[in-house]
Amino acid sequence: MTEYLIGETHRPGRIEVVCGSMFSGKTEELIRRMKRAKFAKQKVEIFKPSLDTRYSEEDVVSHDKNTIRSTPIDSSGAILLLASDIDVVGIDEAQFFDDGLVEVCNQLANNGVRVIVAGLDMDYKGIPFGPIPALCAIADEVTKVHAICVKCGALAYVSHRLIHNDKRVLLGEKDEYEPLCRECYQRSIDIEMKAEAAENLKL
Ligand SMILES: Nc1ncnc2c1ncn2[C@@H]1O[C@H](COP(=O)(O)OP(=O)(O)O)[C@@H](O)[C@H]1O
Ligand SMILES: Cc1cn([C@H]2C[C@H](O)[C@@H](COP(=O)(O)O)O2)c(=O)[nH]c1=O
Ligand SMILES: [Zn+2]
Repeated sequence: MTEYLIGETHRPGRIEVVCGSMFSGKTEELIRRMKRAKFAKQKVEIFKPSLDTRYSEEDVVSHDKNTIRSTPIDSSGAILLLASDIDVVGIDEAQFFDDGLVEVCNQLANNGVRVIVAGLDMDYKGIPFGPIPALCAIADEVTKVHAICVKCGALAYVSHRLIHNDKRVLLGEKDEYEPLCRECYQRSIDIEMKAEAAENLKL
């Protein structure tokens, strides 16, 4: 991994993306990298979308309850205003931000800031989520992390939604989502579609 080669200090600006399904360890990896930067006496600031109130209004909190202080913001433009004089900018739940986040990260990196972005690569339908695909394209380093498929123990690739709701943005945890591998996801979707078809025939 690059961090072992170049150390924590005197880096040029760069964009690192940590992406994957829910429960894959994105937030823990973001917290780990931010804490290491703090040990290296870097000035750090973490941002999250203010709509993400799942565990805490203010903090970034992982599923295992590791936490780090953050600044909730409504739009990506606020990052440029709030991150002047910062060495390392962390952004969690980046899939919920507007597409302007891509240019914001580019500008920060061009100005010498290390930007670490964590977010869902895909929504519950398996469709690339918000600004994450574009961020992967312009990133200096992309780390894809994986949860364990709760049905078969293989590496999960997507977050399967367990409740009937078509909204793209729906905050949730284990009651609402489960990480599944490709095979188990296809099987689950198949079963759901057949059940829906049978339900429609009854009506
Ligand atoms: N099916 C699973 N596969 C892997 N980790 C899981 C699973 N279910 C719960 N976890 C827990 O979730 C933690 C990762 O949490 P977190 O970093 O918040 O993930 P993410 O931000 O990607 O949703 C793991 O360290 C593990 O303890
Ligand atoms: C798949 C999917 C997820 N969400 C929500 C559910 C959670 O509140 C967050 C993801 O959090 P995590 O740190 O990655 O576990 O996103 C959503 O709104 N829409 C979806 O399709
Ligand atoms: Zn599986």
